[in-house]
Amino acid sequence: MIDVQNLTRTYGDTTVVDDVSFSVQPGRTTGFVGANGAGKTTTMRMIMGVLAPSAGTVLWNGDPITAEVRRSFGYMPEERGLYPRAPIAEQLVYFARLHGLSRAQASARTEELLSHFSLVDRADDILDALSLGNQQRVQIAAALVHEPRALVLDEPFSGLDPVAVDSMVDLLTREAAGLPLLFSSHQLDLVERLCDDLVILSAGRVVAAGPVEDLRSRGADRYRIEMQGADAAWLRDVQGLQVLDVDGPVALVDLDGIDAAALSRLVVDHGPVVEIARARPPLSEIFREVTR
Ligand SMILES: Nc1ncnc2c1ncn2[C@@H]1O[C@H](COP(=O)(O)OP(=O)(O)OP(=O)(O)O)[C@@H](O)[C@H]1O
Repeated sequence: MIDVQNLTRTYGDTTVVDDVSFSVQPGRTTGFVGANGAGKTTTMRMIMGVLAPSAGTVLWNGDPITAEVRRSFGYMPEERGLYPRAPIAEQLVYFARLHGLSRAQASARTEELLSHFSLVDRADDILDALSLGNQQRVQIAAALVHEPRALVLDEPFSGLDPVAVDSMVDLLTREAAGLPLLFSSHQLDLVERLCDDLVILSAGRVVAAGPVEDLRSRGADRYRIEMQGADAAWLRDVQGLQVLDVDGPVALVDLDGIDAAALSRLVVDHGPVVEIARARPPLSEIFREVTR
């Protein structure tokens, strides 16, 4: 488990990461989100030891993290880390060898990863000759090639088309099973799909953190009601309900006094019903609320 404890980074008088604490647990995917400049990259660099914190520490399984542990991590830095003019397979083998794999293991692993991304026939091409999406795939392959103990990925999905995203998600789900995985992203739909836990950063501070399910279920008790054929506008006259929206037979309401059982009875008594269902806010809404 990676424990980030009270990490702070200042540049001159400006604090860009301010007392940030969270943990990344094994077998759980943790999404790291925040507006541009919130401090995600700076935090990840401090986790990886490429930037010294002004204060705070990082622990690995309860002990202060060492350079050796960090070397065993798979890291995809924001500035990426591969050589633009070198053939991709050669680079992957080289990185695997740097991490102690034998030549045979390094070649087998490289082939496996290139094959996952359908890049086997590009193995001898230089990185720069590939499309941006394919370059991104090779960057991820480089972070995975040595079978890391944990993954820290700075925007691994940026610039990928939906098919490439799916293939990356597949690979990460398989390769990161059982590992702590932290990744930053601006694509909240993707974060929602992939993450177990979430850390939301705003102006250098953690403004919300925890299991995605918990974050989505906190706040208002919201329901979606669909009447059969009939207009749902009558709900506006019900005491103890806040009606957020009515669109013909469909209404979105927050409970504001009455409980869910009472609402169900009222709705069923009023006429034929298609659905009464809990409506949890999407991540994008939570994000907007906590970063406001
Ligand atoms: N070397 C530096 N000197 C001064 N300020 C810096 C330096 N590096 C980063 N910053 C500032 O720190 C803040 C946080 O930047 P950081 O790159 O960590 O944010 P981010 O959340 O990763 O943003 P993005 O989503 O745009 O990548 C920004 O305001 C940035 O300008």
